This record gives sequence, structure tokens and C-alpha cells, in this order.
Amino acid sequence: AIPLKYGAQYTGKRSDEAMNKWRSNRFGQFIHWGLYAIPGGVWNGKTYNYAAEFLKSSAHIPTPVWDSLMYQFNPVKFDAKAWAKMAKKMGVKYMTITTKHHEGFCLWPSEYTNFTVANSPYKKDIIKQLVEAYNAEGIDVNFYYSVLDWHHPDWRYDIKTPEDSVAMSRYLTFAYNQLKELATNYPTVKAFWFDGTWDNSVKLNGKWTYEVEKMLKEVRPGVIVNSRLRADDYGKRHKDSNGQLMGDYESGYERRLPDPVTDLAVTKWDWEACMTIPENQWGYHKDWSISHVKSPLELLEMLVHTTSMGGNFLLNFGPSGEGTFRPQELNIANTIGAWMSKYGNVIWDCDYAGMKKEDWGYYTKKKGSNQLNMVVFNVPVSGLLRVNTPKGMILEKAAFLDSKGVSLKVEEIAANQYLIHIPVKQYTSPQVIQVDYREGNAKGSYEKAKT
Ligand SMILES: C[C@@H]1N[C@@H](C(=O)NCc2ccccc2)[C@H](O)[C@@H]1O
Repeated sequence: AIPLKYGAQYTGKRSDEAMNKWRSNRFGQFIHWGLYAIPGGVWNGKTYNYAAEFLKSSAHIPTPVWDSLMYQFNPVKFDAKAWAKMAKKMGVKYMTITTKHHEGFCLWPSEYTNFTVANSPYKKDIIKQLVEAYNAEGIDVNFYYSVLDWHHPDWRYDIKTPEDSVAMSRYLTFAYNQLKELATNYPTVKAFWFDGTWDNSVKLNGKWTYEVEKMLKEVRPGVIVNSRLRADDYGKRHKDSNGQLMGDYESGYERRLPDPVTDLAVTKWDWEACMTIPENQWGYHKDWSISHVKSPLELLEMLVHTTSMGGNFLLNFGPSGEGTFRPQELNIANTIGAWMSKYGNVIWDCDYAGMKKEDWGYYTKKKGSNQLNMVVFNVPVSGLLRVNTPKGMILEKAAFLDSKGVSLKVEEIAANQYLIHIPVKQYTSPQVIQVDYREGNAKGSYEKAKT
């Protein structure tokens, strides 16, 4: 192994209470909110189809012009309690809020800069209101923080001169202080979601990323940081020069999911995928007709897919400059919430079942139970759901979760090979089958085909 001072601090999954809770949460709400929500992707009457939170760069807007949006930030319809109630109904167990996105505007009254809500017409601390409202609904709150900062004069993309180095170290001290401020002043924060760490200026400062992780865990014991924060002694990101994951969970899946057959390696570590409702809009965009908008069932399948591979699914919402969500976002929250109110127990506290992926859908398994869940998205025309079990696993019975007790026929067709018979009809949402099994070896009464 290559000796490292700023590489992975441990190997394997954390098994402390804080991480077990983070893992059991499984489903989270991402919220991207900032000055970009005011123009919403439109500038001087022109609609830009890029992500709305990049409008400053896609419309080449000078920093002073962009920054003056602060004087327009006044979300008169913002109601943290209403947001938290919607999230509770959706069935999320955590929420991750952008405390500061690439634009540098802070949703909390930071003492280290004037570019915050405190100096906007709104004045009040948005982070405090959200933490209190979501925690009151029993939802954990995590902080997104962009290291990349388009506002701060000391930010550098690369370190080419001694002046760059002096300026960037001033910037990193500023960011360190802001992060300590967030971890200190909002003591119920459970995790930090770092972004904007891909530039060379950060990769050359692996030591700083190590020190931030260390400081946060000293100020807030148990707190969780994503792999995207970290660079090692040689600028390697996410995984160090020895291939070990840094931070507490892998955060590379942005608007994409690992393949359930070829990417099974992800089941060896904790990970989270974050997802947009349109193709690529994190912040509020005025015109959602410019791309596909994912349906509730499309997103629900992604949630189940993610749980089936032992990951967390963070679904993004982009409130408007006034603090409201769109009808499509409300519909998604209600539709997924209705399914979660019936079947949330096959998501929360569930994990990878170690079973071979089948065409009909996904398996999840409740931690520490002999309960195997089958979430069926694709009913075969035959009505026969194939189940291949690992050696030593015998299926006993199967039943639709909502029609308690009505058993389904389980046909053993060979050692560790079964067919579960379900009615062939039009289903309008994924069906959940609960399977009970026991340890033991198949009767072995089958002749192995001579090949
Ligand atoms: C979680 C997402 N990560 C941000 C993102 O894609 N940044 C990519 C980026 C690439 C190059 C310049 C600026 C930003 C998006 O704005 C979201 O915050």
C-alpha cells in the first residue's frame, strides 16, 4: 500500500448508531434553493436550457450583477412547516439543504461574509427554520455545502502562482470557518454533503479536505461526510491512491444509478444517489417544458432500485424564488407518499438481499430479518415470477403484502429455483410480495442434467 497521510481514515462500513440511522433512512429530499431561483433560468428575456443554478455562467453574467439578486431575495410564501409536512407525507427520513451553492449566497447569517440572507429583504435565518421544522417532523437534516464559490474573491480554480496559493489558502480558511460555524450553530445536523470539489485548486489541498472531515467529527461526533469532499495526498478523489473509499459514503451517482447486475460492487460500501425530477435542473427553472419531467412511478422505481443495492436515494426539489413548489413536485410527493404509507417498510431499514436480479423487479431485505421483499414493476405475461435462491435458502411461502394471508403458489422447479404465480392483470403501481424462507438445503431430488 502507498503510505498516505490524508487518505481513507478507515475501511468497511461504519456500524455506529449515527451511520446505522443514516443507512436506515434510505429515502431523502434534496432541496436546491438560492438566488438562482429568482431568475429561474431566464435572463434578459432569454430562456437558457442549461441547469437553472448555472444561469450565472451559462448567461455570462458578471458577478456584481448576479450578486445584486440578493436585494431581491424575499420568499414571502416560504413556510418551513408546510415544506416539512409535505416531506413527511412523501415518506422521506432525511432532507439535505443547500446552505451555500456555487453562487456563494448563504441561507444562514454567516459571520464570515455579508453575502447572506441577513442582508436580503427577507433577513431571517432559513437554515434554522428548516432544521427546526423538519426535525419537528422526525426528519434528519443534512447540509449541502459547495466548496466552489463564484462570489468569494479568494476562490481559485487552479494554483498557478504564489498569489493564487495565498488567495486560495485564505479562501479555504473562510470555508473551514463557515463549516465549523454550521456544525456548531445547528447541533442537530447529521451529515455534510460536499460539492464543487473537482477543481485542481481543491485537489492540491487534500490536507484541507482531511482537516475539514476531522474538525466536523470533533465538533459534531457521529456526523457523516460524503466521499466527494475528499482528496488524498496525491489529489485522488472519492477513493484514495490505495483504492479505499474516503469519507463515510460514496457520492458519485448524480442523475444516474448503478447497474443491478454489473455494478454490484457498490453493495460493499455505503452510497447515495441524487436525482433531479427534470432531466437536469437542480434549482428552480421557470420552464419545465424544455426537457422530460420524470413521473412519480419512474422515480419510485429508482428509489426501489437504489434500496435493492444498499444505497440511499436523494430526490431533488427546487422551490421558486417565492418559496413555493410546482404542482408536479407536489404530485410526486403525494403519489410516492401514498405508496410509502403502505409499503415504506420494504424501503426503510432495508438493504441488498444478495439475490440474483430478476426481470420482474427488485428484492429488498429488512435488516436482521428472514423477510425477503419482492417489489414487482414488470409482471411477465406468464404470471410466473422466477426466483433463484442462494444455496441454503428454501422458500416457504409468499403473499402480496396488502392482501395479508392470501398466499401465492410457490412452485419449486429445481434446487434453489422457484416460480411464484401471480394473477396476470393490469397493475397501476408496483406490487409487493413478502416471502418467508428458511435456511436448509434443497431436497436435491433433481437429476443434474448431464451436459
Ligand atoms: C448536486 C449537483 N452538483 C452540481 C453540479 O452538477 N455541478 C457541476 C458543475 C460543473 C462545472 C461547473 C459548475 C458546476 C449541481 O448544481 C447540483 O448541485
